[in-house]
Amino acid sequence: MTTLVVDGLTAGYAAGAPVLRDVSVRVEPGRVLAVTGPSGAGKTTLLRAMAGLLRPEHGTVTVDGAPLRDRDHAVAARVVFIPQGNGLAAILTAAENVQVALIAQGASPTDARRTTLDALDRLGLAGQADQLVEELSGGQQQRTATARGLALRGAVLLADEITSELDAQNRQKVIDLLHEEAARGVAVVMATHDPEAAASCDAELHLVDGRAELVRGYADLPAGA
Ligand SMILES: Nc1ncnc2c1ncn2[C@@H]1O[C@H](COP(=O)(O)OP(=O)(O)OP(=O)(O)O)[C@@H](O)[C@H]1O
Repeated sequence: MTTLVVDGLTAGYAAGAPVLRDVSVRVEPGRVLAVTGPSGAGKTTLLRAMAGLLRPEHGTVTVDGAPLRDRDHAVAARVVFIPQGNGLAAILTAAENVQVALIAQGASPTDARRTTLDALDRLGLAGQADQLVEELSGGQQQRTATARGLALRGAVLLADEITSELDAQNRQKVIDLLHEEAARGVAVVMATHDPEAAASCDAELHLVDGRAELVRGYADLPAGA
C-alpha cells in the first residue's frame, strides 16, 4: 500500500507566478480524495505535480516518504495518471491504446491483450475494442482513457475530470470503479467539477486560486468506514 503526501507545495509553470501556493494534503491508500474548485483553481496542476510532471518550487511531493524526482520515478512508484482530455492516440484503436501502455510496462502481448479486453469490458466498451479512437464519441474516448488507467493497476491513481463527458449511468459506473480501486488498496485522487462525484469521495480538498481548503478530511469518516 502506498501513501502520497503533498507538503507545503508551491508550484507552477516556467513563465509566471506559481499556480499552487503552500498546498498540503495526504492521499491515503484505500481512500478516494476529491480535488474540487473553480476552473483555473489549479486542480490539474496539483495532479500533474502528484504525477511527477511538475517540479515543486517549494515543498515536496513524496511517495512512501521518498520525494518524487520526475515522471519516471512516479511511474516506477506505480503512480498512474489519467489526464484531462484523455491523452489517447487517435489513430490507434481503443484496445491498442491500452495494450501499448501495458506492453511499455512490461506485460507480454498475450497478457496485455487479455487485460485490455477485461478493462474495456469493465467500462462497457467491449464492442469498441477494435474501433479507432478518432471514431469514438467523446464519452467513449474518456472511458477508454479510464480503462487504460485501470488496466495499469497502479498503487496511486490520479484521475483528472474523467466523468465530464459521460451520461449519468456511465458517470456512476466510473465513480464506482474508482471506489473499487480504493477497496483493493489504491490511493485514488479524482479532480472533478461534479458536486455529486465529490460528495461520494472519502475526503475533499477544495482549491481556490491555488490555495487549498480541506472541506472534509479522512478523519471525518465514521469509525470503521
Ligand atoms: N502548461 C501551462 N503553462 C502555463 N500556465 C498554465 C499551464 N497549464 C495551466 N496553466 C495555468 O495554471 C492555472 C491553473 O490551471 P489548471 O489547469 O491547473 O486549473 P484547473 O483547476 O484544473 O481548471 P479546469 O477546471 O478548467 O480544468 C491557470 O491559470 C492556467 O492558465
